[in-house]
Amino acid sequence: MEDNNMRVIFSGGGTGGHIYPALALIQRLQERQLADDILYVGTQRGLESRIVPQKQIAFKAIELQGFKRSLSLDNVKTVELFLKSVHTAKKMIRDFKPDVVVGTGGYVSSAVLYAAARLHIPTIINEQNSVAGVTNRFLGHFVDRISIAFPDVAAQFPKQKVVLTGNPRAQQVANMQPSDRLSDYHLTADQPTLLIFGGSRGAEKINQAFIEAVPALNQKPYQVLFVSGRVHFDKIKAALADQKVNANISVQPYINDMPQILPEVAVILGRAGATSLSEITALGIPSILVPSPYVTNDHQTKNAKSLVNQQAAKMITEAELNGQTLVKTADDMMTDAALRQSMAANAKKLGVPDAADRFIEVMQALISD
Ligand SMILES: CC(=O)N[C@H]1[C@@H](OP(=O)(O)OP(=O)(O)OC[C@H]2O[C@@H](n3ccc(=O)[nH]c3=O)[C@H](O)[C@@H]2O)O[C@H](CO)[C@@H](O)[C@@H]1O
Repeated sequence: MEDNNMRVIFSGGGTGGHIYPALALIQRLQERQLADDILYVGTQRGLESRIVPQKQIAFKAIELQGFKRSLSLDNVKTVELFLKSVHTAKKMIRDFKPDVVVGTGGYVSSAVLYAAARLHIPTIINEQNSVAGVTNRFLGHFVDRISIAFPDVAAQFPKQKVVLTGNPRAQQVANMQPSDRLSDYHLTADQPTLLIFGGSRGAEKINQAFIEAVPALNQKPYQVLFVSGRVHFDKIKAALADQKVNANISVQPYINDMPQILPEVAVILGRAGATSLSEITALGIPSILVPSPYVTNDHQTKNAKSLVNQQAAKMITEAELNGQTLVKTADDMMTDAALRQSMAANAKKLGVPDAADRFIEVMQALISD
C-alpha cells in the first residue's frame, strides 16, 4: 500500500494569527492520520515558543530579526542575520527530511521557507490577510504554492501559484459544539456573553475602554468575558483594584482554549486580525471590530470591511473607541436578539468550514507532482 504519511515542517509566528492556522493543520493531519512526523520552527521570542510545546508538538527555535519595510543598506545587519538563520534552517531541514514545508506568516517563516525552496523541497505559504504581509510578499517569489483566504489578495502574488483555501483555523472551530466551558471562567450559560479581546497580544486602547466601561457593564443583563493579553494583565488588575467588578464580568490574561469558548459567545468585540475573522465567520458570531491602525497598509480595516459590507459586523475606529462607545455598541447588539441572528447568518455565509482539508489537498497534490 502506498504510504501517504507526510513529514512536514511548519513555520510561522510572532503572533497567534500566524500560529493557530498551523496548529489547526497539524491537528487535521493527525485526525486524518496523514502525519508521519511534524516539526514546528519558530523563534524563542514569539508566542509560538509557549503555545506550540503546550500542544505536544516538536518545537525548534531559530534567531531572527524582523524585516524592515524595504531592504536597504541600513539593513545590512538584518540581511546578515537572515542569511545566518537560512543556514541554520537548512541544517534543520536536511536533518528532518520533510516532504513539504508550510509557512503561515511572521518573519521567522521567511528564513525557513526560503531555505526549503533553495533545497528544492516543496513549499506552501498561507496568507491569512486581505493585504499580503511583508514576509509572504518576499516568499511569494520562491515558494511553490500560495494559499489565500481573501480573493482580493491574489493580485499581489504570482498568479499561477495562488489557491483559494480559506484559513485552516476556520475548520478547527467550525467543528466545535457548545460545551459549557464558560464555567471555567466563573460565568454561566444562562446569560448572553460578550467576549472582548484585542487579538493574541491584547490591545491597550481596547483595554482602556473596557476599564472606563466597567461601572456601566456591572449593571448589564449580559456577561462580559474580558481578555487583556498576557503582557497587560498586571496593569489591568492594578487599574481595577479599587473598582467594583460584578460577577457578570470575568477578567482573564489569555484564553488557551478559544475554540471551546467561541461557540458559547453571543458577540465579540475585538481587533480585525485575519485568523479571528476566520473564526467569527466559521461559526457565525456577530462582532464589533476595532481594526488595529498599527499594521501594514492598514490591512485590518480592509479585513473588517469585508464583514461590515455584508452586514455581518459593525466597525468602530480606534479613535472612536472609549468606554461610552463600547457600552453603547455592545448594548445595541447584546439586547437585540433578532439583530444578532441576522448578523450571525451573514457572517456564516463568509466562512470556509473545510479550509484545512482544502489546504491539505494542496499539500498532497504538490508532493505527488
Ligand atoms: C499586530 C499584528 O501584527 N496583528 C496581526 C496578527 O494578529 P493576531 O495574532 O492578533 O491575529 P488574529 O486576530 O488573526 O489571531 C489571533 C488568534 O489568537 C487567538 N487567541 C487570542 C486571544 C486569546 O486569549 N486566546 C487566543 O487563542 C484567537 O482565537 C486567534 O486564533 O496576525 C493576523 C493574522 O495574520 C493579522 O491579521 C494581524 O493584523
